Formats: sequence, structure tokens, C-alpha cells
Amino acid sequence: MSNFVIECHNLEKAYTASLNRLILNDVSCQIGQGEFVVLLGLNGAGKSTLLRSLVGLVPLTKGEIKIKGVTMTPRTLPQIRRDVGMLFQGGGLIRQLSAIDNVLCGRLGVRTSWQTLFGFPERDRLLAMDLLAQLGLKQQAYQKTSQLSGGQQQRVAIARALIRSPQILLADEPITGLDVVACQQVMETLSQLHTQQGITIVTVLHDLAIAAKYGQRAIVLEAGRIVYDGRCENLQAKFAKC
Ligand SMILES: Nc1ncnc2c1ncn2[C@@H]1O[C@H](COP(=O)(O)OP(=O)(O)OP(=O)(O)O)[C@@H](O)[C@H]1O
Repeated sequence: MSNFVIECHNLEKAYTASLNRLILNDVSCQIGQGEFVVLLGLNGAGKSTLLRSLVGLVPLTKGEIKIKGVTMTPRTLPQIRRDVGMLFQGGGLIRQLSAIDNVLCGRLGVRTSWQTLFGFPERDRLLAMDLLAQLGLKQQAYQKTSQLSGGQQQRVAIARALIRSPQILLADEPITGLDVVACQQVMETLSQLHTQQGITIVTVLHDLAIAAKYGQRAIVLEAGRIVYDGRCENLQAKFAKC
């Protein structure tokens, strides 16, 4: 078996009239266990589409995706989603719920609807609290997420993804809209997950300096095609407009 945890072979997402081209056009790449990959490209290049396709949220017109050697099909998708955590653009938290309840929401897909009628078991609550503490949010656990700062909200979203113990974490613009300090906190959090727990990270970023600081490898998309796949050095010189 190969050491790749993500394999994309000739992915194609349908032509759209508004763009006058394919959204993803023959995209192929392999990502190894424990890599930290940044996905870069101009607005509309197809970054989110590619990321979302890795958890089966985008029906593809052509191509094949394998996660940890398992080919993505409707039958294998539940298993794949157990291995892959996703941080959506804007965090996607429920603002009226506390931080801990948002984290517990990450367990909803794991437990049956019947089980959730009785609430979450104590061990889930302890795990959620542990994750929030690891991410520096123990004091904020019972605060509504609407009252938290952008950086804190993003870390709650990370905890929610981590409660399923994914081996791969996909993050769609996790620092967009955050101030410099919050950006650094979120990126340091992702970096620690990568170095200390060996989690494979694939994140969409727009900031080339941050990409170069944290990423090991950059994949640059342009109009649905991969135009660069390599080290993060000198990205600014190569792709000043990303
Ligand atoms: N389901 C869809 N139907 C039609 N067009 C779509 C669909 N999904 C995405 N698109 C279009 O495909 C293009 C790529 O979108 P995508 O969100 O993947 O780009 P992106 O690189 O993540 O951009 P951004 O940096 O702005 O988030 C966009 O022009 C978008 O409008």
C-alpha cells in the first residue's frame, strides 16, 4: 500500500457557463501522511471545491479520490469522513450554543440519532473539555460562541473537528478575517497538531508569507488546474497575486 493518505486522480468538476470553463480541470495530486500542505490560488481558482471534494461534498464529473487507500464511493464515504476533519470557511459554529456544546456537535455523526436523545455521555463531555483546554479555551467553555473573538471561535471549530480524532484535517481559509494575533494563534494550533500529533493538514490560505512560514508544500491552483506543486520557498516571487 502507498504511503499517501490523499490521492486525487484526474479530478474534473463540471463546466460552468458563468466561468466558461471547468471548475476543476484534470487535478491530480498525492499527499503523504503527516504533510502540511497549503492550497493557494486566486479567488475562484477552485481551492474550496477541491477541498470539499475530499470529504465528498462536491460531486465530481470525472476522476477518483482515495483516502488512506480507500476509494471514495457512497458506501465508503462514512468511513472516510471519520478519518477526515473539516474546518469550513467562517467556522460554521452555532452562535447560540456554548463552546463546549459546539464541540460536542462534532460527535453527532458518530452517535445514532436515538443515542443523542439522551444527551452526550460524560466521556464525550470530558473529551470536549480536554480539547478546549488544549486549545487554550477552558475558561470560555460555557460561553456562547457569539461572545467569543474570531480567533477563539476558529479554535472552537478546530476542537469540534478534532473530537472525532481525524488523521487528516482540511481547513478552508481558517484565518480569513482574523487579526494578526488571532491568525498566529490559529496557525500555531494547526502547526502543533501537525508536529505533535502527526495530523496531515491541508489548508487553503491567501497569505503567501503565512503559507511559507507554516507550510511544507504548496499546491497552487489557477482556473481549476494545478500550476505549481512544490516547496513553499520563494512563493512570493513566483505568485505575488495569490
Ligand atoms: N456548485 C457550483 N456550481 C456552479 N459554480 C460553482 C459551484 N461551486 C463553485 N463554483 C464556481 O467555481 C469557481 C471555484 O470556486 P471555489 O469556491 O472552489 O474557488 P476558490 O478558489 O476557493 O475561491 P475563493 O478564494 O474565492 O474562496 C467559482 O467561480 C465558483 O463560483
